[in-house]
Amino acid sequence: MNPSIEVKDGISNMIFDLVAKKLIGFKPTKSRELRKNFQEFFHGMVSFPIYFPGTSFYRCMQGRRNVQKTLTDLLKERLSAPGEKYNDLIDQIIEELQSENPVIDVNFAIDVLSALLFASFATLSSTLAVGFKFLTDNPKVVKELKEEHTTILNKRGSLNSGFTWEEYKSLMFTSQVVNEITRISNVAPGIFRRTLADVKVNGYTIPAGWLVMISPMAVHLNPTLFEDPLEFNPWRWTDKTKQSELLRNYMPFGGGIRLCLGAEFSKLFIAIFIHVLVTEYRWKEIKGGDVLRISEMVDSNKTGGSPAGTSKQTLSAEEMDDQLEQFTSLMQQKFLSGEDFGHMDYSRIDNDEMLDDHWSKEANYDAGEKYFEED
Ligand code: HEM
Repeated sequence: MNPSIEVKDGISNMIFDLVAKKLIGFKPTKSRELRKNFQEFFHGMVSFPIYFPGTSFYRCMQGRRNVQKTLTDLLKERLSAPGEKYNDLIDQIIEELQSENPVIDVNFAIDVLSALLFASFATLSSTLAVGFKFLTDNPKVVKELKEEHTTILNKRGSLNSGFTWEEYKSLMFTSQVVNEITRISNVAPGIFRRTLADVKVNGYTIPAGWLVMISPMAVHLNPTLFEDPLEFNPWRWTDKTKQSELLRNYMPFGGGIRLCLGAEFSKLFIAIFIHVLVTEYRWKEIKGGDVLRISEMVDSNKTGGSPAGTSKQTLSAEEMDDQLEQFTSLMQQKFLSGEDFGHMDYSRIDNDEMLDDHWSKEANYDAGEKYFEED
């Protein structure tokens, strides 16, 4: 029987093991527990903020706390034996912390380490898993990728020489596939900005000081910007003039001054993943798996908003309060009636007796205050 693999899990292990080794020198056996905590953190990130044992938000906060603790203990341990080198980012951090005029402190170092571990693991593992699914469903794309990568293999002097920068830059079709995978996978649910001045968009005014969430998914799946947006079509990027138009609306890594720090690294990583996949492996789907989408985002009528000038342009403070109240009450109803099942596994909570013990200890404590005090 041929070996089989659960793709999402396999890719997540691969990415986390790699980044944990490079950033904090952890071996795979050690990094799995840390990964579990990151996953709890990740799952609860977009959840209703009720700090109550069993809720996604509670588990998210516990996950975050465990990650902080592991990293704090690790940094203390490594600071006490600075001579030992692991060839990881902590080596550099310790060098900086122990320099004459360090530009960072321990708290900053812990924040950076947890942010980098999270930012690289959560994004790359989902992107590659979705990419794998689209490649499997599109044999024509795999065929063209194989041709491109076999060409570079044939040009190599020695079969043992590694993937070079020149080879990477010559991979035209692969770069189109990377663009298409990142366009269609939309792993970042939102990019956040604050308006510094009143901004007019489509006839609406966003007042200065507001927090704005930009949804890359709404842009990438908008049929007026990307024809037939749900179709995985790397050839849409072939024509150079068309490509520069598409790139104006391509924002998987955000944009501007806060553009993703790992954007170029991620594109390279996906290209190397594809290189190894198509030159060294053949695979076939056994169980399959569906790509889940938030339907409202895909509906062009909803993403486009009202045309300029056809509706009231700025909400008054009372109207805003009113809308916020309606939203909060709706979310509370959903939470209380268990309709937030997308984020919560109630059967797991019901069966977990440890949560009862834990909850009785916490019962007389203001949970929010406790969390923020410890922070
Ligand atoms: C497919 C992979 C990835 C995607 C889709 C992605 C997406 C994003 C997005 C949308 C942002 C917000 C940008 C903005 O506000 O304009 C961001 C920020 C960031 N990403 Fe990534 N990312 C990926 C991989 C990585 C990797 C591998 C790293 C680490 C090496 C990383 C590190 C960061 C950091 C540090 C920021 C904050 C930048 C800042 O605020 O100045 N990302 N990423």
